[in-house]
Amino acid sequence: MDNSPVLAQIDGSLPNYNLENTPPMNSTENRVGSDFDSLMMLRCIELARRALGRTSPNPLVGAVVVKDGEIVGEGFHPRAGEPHAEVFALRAAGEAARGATVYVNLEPCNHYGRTPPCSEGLINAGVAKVVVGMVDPNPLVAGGGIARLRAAGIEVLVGVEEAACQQLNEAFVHRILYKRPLGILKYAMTLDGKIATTSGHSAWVTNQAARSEVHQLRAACDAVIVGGNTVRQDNPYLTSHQVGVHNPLRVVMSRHLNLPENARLWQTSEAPTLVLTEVAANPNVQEMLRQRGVEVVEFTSLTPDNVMAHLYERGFCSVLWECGGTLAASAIANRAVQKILAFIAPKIVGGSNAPTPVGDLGFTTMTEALPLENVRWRVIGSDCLVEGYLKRHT
Ligand SMILES: Nc1nc(O)c(N)c(N[C@@H]2O[C@H](COP(=O)(O)O)[C@@H](O)[C@H]2O)n1
Ligand SMILES: [Zn+2]
Repeated sequence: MDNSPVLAQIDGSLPNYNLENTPPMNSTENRVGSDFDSLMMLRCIELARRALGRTSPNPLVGAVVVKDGEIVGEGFHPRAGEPHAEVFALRAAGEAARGATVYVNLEPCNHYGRTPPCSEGLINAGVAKVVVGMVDPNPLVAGGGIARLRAAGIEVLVGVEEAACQQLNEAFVHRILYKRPLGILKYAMTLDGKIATTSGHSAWVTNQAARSEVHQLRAACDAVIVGGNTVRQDNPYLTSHQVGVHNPLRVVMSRHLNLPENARLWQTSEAPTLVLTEVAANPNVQEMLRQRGVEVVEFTSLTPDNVMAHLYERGFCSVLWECGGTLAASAIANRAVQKILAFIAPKIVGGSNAPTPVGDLGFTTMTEALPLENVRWRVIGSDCLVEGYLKRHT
């Protein structure tokens, strides 16, 4: 999915924008930088998105080198352990980087991690100016990269298209700040709030366009979680359904391992599957799963927060909860969910016992309802997507 409002499909060629002398926008929004700066930052985001779903625990980063108003080098960070975006862009620019302006959606790093500091690389390349989308919240960077560049006499502009840059790396930022992956609860319901009929039939609540959006969402996430009930009822694939596109780790939470012998999730050639259970649960099923290439991990206590802690340790930034209402309620109560994506189909299915997206939270008054903030909605085909963030509840 490419949300860039300005730039069309990437074809690998360098676009020829020569608007560098455009003055800064004089708007009431306190926009940072010129139209050209914005255009280049959106290009960085576009490049960064080429590695969608593949960079964790690292962020999505793209970089562009501009000389005399022309792009002379571009790059993006492909995965953790590989060079950073700035390095690829400087390599592509070669000698043209001397005296150039480098655009990057995240502050250049200033530490020796898996790779050497990009601040030093930019200084050694002789660049004149660096335009940064947002400060890196990683305590190993946190303004240090910007300070190092300025100390070397390089002009640094910070905050161009900052909202778009923050949005791109919201999961990375959440991971750094809270030492947990960002939890996203996604569900599809009818206009009367049902995720299936009374018999449990749910194929399909929404139309193809909304389902394709979910496939793209999976491609951007590190893991997708369901409970045993979803495996038994829906027998899902939980893949991105696109050849050559990233698939998340498919995670099943099941305390007692009363799972079917045959399920699409046990076919691991296309995407890996991890089953999380409690110590000593159903050894025969554990054996059956392992023989099929499914990883099984036993927890002393299988709670959503323990699961998120485990996925954090595995280096994950984003986890998609695609579970039924009971597990969704437990994940919300456990603060394992921060973001909600509710697909709403304009149809009525009725049924007083038909399942709903979120089970019992123990609330008895409407004043206890959990409000969402930064709420947005858009129409996707014939359905509607409402998204927002749960306020950090105590
Ligand atoms: N500015 C920038 N560009 C990139 O391409 C990046 N990957 C990062 N990442 C920052 O550096 C940390 C990872 O460092 P190593 O890959 O281990 O060397 C990551 O946590 C970010 O803070 N930054
Ligand atoms: Zn770096």
